[in-house]
This record gives sequence, C-alpha cells and structure tokens, in this order.
Amino acid sequence: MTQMNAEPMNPVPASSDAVTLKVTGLRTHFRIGSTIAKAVDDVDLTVRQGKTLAVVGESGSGKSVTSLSIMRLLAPSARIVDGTMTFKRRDGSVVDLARANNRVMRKIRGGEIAMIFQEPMTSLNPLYTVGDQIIEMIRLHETISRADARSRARRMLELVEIASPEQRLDDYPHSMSGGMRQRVMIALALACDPFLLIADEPTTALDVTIQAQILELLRRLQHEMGMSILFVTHNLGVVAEIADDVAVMYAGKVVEQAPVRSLFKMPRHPYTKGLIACIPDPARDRDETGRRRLLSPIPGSVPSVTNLPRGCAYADRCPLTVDRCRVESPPLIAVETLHSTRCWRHEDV
Ligand SMILES: Nc1ncnc2c1ncn2[C@@H]1O[C@H](COP(=O)(O)OP(=O)(O)OP(=O)(O)O)[C@@H](O)[C@H]1O
Repeated sequence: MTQMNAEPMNPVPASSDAVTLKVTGLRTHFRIGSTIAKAVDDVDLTVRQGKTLAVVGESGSGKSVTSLSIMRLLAPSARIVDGTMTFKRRDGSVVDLARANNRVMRKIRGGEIAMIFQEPMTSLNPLYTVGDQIIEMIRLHETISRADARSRARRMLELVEIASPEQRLDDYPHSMSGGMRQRVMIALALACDPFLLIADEPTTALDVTIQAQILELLRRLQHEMGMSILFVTHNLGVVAEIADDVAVMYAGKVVEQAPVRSLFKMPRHPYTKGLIACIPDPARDRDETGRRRLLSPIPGSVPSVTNLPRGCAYADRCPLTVDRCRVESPPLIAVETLHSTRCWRHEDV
C-alpha cells in the first residue's frame, strides 16, 4: 500500500462529535423567467469531522445544487435565499459559507474544501499535463517552489496508486483510462490537504470493478488524511459501502438523516423505506420456490420544484398519507440522537 504519511494529515479530534460542516435551513432558488424553482428548500445537513455523509436521492432532488451552494459555484440564475453553512476552517475559526466574501471563498475552494465530479474532464484541462495541473493547484494555495510542488504532485499520484508516477506527471489527461483520470482528479482535489471533500457521483460513470476500487481508495485516503467527505449519490448500494451518516433528499429537502446502520435497519421515513425496498437483493428477491420476485418500485414521480404541494412533497406517493400530510409540511423531527425525519407518521413507518 502506498502511504504518503503515517500520521493523519488532518488529525481527527478525540470527540467523534466534532463537526466540519453544518448546513441549516439552506434555500437555493432559481429564477426561470417569472417562475421560481425551489431546487433546495430548507436543507439541514451535518458532516462530522473525519466521517462521510452520503447525500442520496432521485435525480432532481437537489443533491448537486446543495453541493454547489456549499462551494458557492452556482449558476448566475441561482440565489441562496436563506440558511447558514457553518464550516470549521483549518485555523480553527468558523465561517458561514453562505455569507463569506469572494476572497475568502477563493482561499477555501481547493485549499480547504475540494470537489470531485462524475466526469473527471470537468476538473482536468486537456491542454495541460497532469503534473502541471497539480503543481498549479498547489502553488495557487501555498508559497512553494516549482520543484517542491512537482515532488508533492508525484507523491499525490503515488498516493492514488498510479504506477510510474514520475512519467505520468508528463502525460496529458486524454492519454489515460477513465479510472486513471478519476484517480488523477482525486490527486488534484487532495493536493492541498482539504478538510472537506465533496464527491458528486464520482463513481457513477465507472464500471463496477473500477467503482469498487475508487470507493476503497477514498476510504483509505480518508483514514490516512482525516478529512470529512460529503458524498453525493443516487445509489444506496454505494451508500452502504462508504457512508458513516446518510441524508436522504426528496424534492429539495432532507427528509431523513441518520447514521448509516440506523437508516438501513430502521428507516423512519416512508420514502427511505421505499428506496431500500428498491435495492436488488438476490436472497430477498426470490420466493420459496426460487423464482425471481419483482422489485417494488415507488409509484409515481417527484413533484416539480416549480410547483411544490403545500404539505409533504411525498404525500401523493406515500402509503401512510393522512389529511394532515396534505396541508402541513412536516419539520425535521429528532427520533433519536443523530437520527431525524420529516414525517408526521414516523412512528408508523
Ligand atoms: N441552472 C439551473 N437552472 C434552473 N434549474 C436548475 C438549474 N440547475 C438545477 N436546476 C433544478 O434544480 C433541481 C435540483 O437539481 P440537482 O441537479 O441538484 O438535482 P440532483 O439531485 O443532483 O439530480 P441528479 O442526480 O440528476 O444530478 C432540479 O429540478 C433541476 O432541474
């Protein structure tokens, strides 16, 4: 195993309850002509230090807009209209990312919070060698000679298990395979030893064996570097592999957040329960005679964020809906320490 440093680079504090990022009441809306799309509407999230929070939900539920809000990389038509995003910085100070000025955000982006995407070429420039891109990233955030930055860049490639790292530094991204480019993007993201890594569907486009290798790599790097990870995915199977905590999003809201075991063992929102029932399981999905049983998909579809209902956005699809659900949107209710749900009927789930 390649190891850059035996000690965690961001040592995890004794208290496992230390929090790297706390998002409270985040609302990010888009203006489309005279219509308002409430892409993110009252999101609460907690990323614990040194832990992975997976944000899971169907397409369009607001996962990417949440991560882009944290990075403050939103499209010009988007606006953070409410909420706080409290981030603990490297120097121990605390900043509200919703209100930080652009100069502070430029320091934080890449240096303290890094992001990786589904498509590595979103981050990699095809015109520059891999080495030049990592060196430039390091020198943007640190006063360091080119030679020292190059040797750090080589160590970063070693860390992400790329063979012959010295030679690979001089390669262009297009000469590499998809899995290798993903590793380079991770090396680029981690070059400045971030406190928080936001990974937006980083394994979705890869085939399953490469996907498993990348998840394993992220787990190892997190252990060695002590960083927190916010992992965006629509795949609950991946969540089970990588997460410590899970936030389930639906129509712009977090409808349930819990430690991964509690969430799978005792989901307290009907939507989470429905998602879990959709995970293929060869043992469960056969009847007594060994015949394949059909999976039970959730009926209906997610309401449009330009026309959300007055009460719970899941009411039309939910088997537990009562009158109250259609008129009053439930708040996030704590059902246990670290476990909360947005459901009036949580006791009956
Ligand atoms: N630039 C934009 N202008 C208008 N609406 C947008 C824009 N970007 C996103 N949205 C809307 O915001 C909502 C949330 O989108 P988001 O990309 O966060 O979903 P997601 O959960 O990440 O989905 P996916 O898994 O497909 O990436 C969607 O309804 C989407 O159409």
